[in-house]
Amino acid sequence: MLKFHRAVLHHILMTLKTPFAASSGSTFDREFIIVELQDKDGVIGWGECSAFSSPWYTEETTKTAWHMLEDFLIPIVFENHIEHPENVSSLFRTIKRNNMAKAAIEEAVWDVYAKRNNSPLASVLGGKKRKIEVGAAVGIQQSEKELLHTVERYVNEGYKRIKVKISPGMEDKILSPIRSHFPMLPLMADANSAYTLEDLAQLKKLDQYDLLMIEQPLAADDIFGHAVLQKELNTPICLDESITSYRDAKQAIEQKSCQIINIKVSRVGGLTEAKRIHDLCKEHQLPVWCGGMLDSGIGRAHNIAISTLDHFIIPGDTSASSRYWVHDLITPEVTMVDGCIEVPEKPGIGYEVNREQLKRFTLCSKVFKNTFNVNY
Ligand SMILES: O=C(O)CCC(=O)C1=CC=C[C@@H](O)[C@@H]1C(=O)O
Ligand SMILES: [Mg+2]
Repeated sequence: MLKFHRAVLHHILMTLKTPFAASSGSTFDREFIIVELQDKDGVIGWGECSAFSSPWYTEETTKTAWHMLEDFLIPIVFENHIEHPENVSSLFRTIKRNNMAKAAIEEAVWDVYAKRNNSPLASVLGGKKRKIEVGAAVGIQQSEKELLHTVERYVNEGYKRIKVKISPGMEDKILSPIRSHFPMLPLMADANSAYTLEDLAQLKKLDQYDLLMIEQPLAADDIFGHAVLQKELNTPICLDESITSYRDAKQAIEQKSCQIINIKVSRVGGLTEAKRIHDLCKEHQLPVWCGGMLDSGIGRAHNIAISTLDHFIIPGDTSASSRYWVHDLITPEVTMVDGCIEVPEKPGIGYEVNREQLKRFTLCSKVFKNTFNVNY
């Protein structure tokens, strides 16, 4: 039985090495909420809230997530005796959506649980892989030269596949030079919902680039539109923003809206739901991979753990810490060799949180003590 005694929310700000540009805007500085959760015996677990500063990717923001955590989610976790981390999401069922806030605290519960069992998080989730294959995501670049240079750098570093951001009207400018310079490169494009079915002719032209997939071409709530589009394209559609739950994944599979799903722990509300979606996709032989959220080391550690499940068969976006950060929050930092990240063997997330770095990045933090009838 898990009983939590104390929680700390850390509002942190980290500056990306280089800005990351997508069809809907650029990220320079990355705000996070880090959740630190302590049980009655002093075991500490960590989770990361991936919501951005503004609601461009999902409706959540750092501020809304803080409100959810402080006023609803922490009290629920304090109030209840939790038998297993798999039960946390059902405790949250009276709170609509707000998946990134939910995921942050659910991750911390999983970390405590794994540490109490003296096991790596990957193992308690059922993962068997000792290392995971990874790719790199490349934002929209200023020039063709910069684009090719960036792609070449990540290819040379060993990343197993490259994902590029595209936006309407820019497809050929971005994809054509990459294809001519790297004809065999496993390449995919992410549109972050920038297209509509009116752009069908433009989207059909993507087939010439032999992409592994086109990620989230249409609106997040358009599962039906993606089914219409998939019938017209040879390129497999991968859904990202559209999949916020097991039910969304089931619908997308039934409607044939996609051939691949990008599972992001934060977007689906936590590790338990991520695992359920993984299992469903495995049952339907629909490949999955683990997406990234420009994560700090804590989010990265959770992504590594979930990626050890056997049906994560496409290299994910979980790159090395140094891809985005001069200094990460964790020790050791995440490193990549020959396109692979070794899964840590220590209990829980398997990395130590570097308190000094955490303090350096902290804008403010708030401590919550459990005052709900605690008899221990
Ligand atoms: O963390 C990474 O390396 C992946 C970055 C990435 O592609 C994304 C992060 C966050 C929002 C989007 O821009 C995007 C995505 O849609 O997958
Ligand atoms: Mg995406």
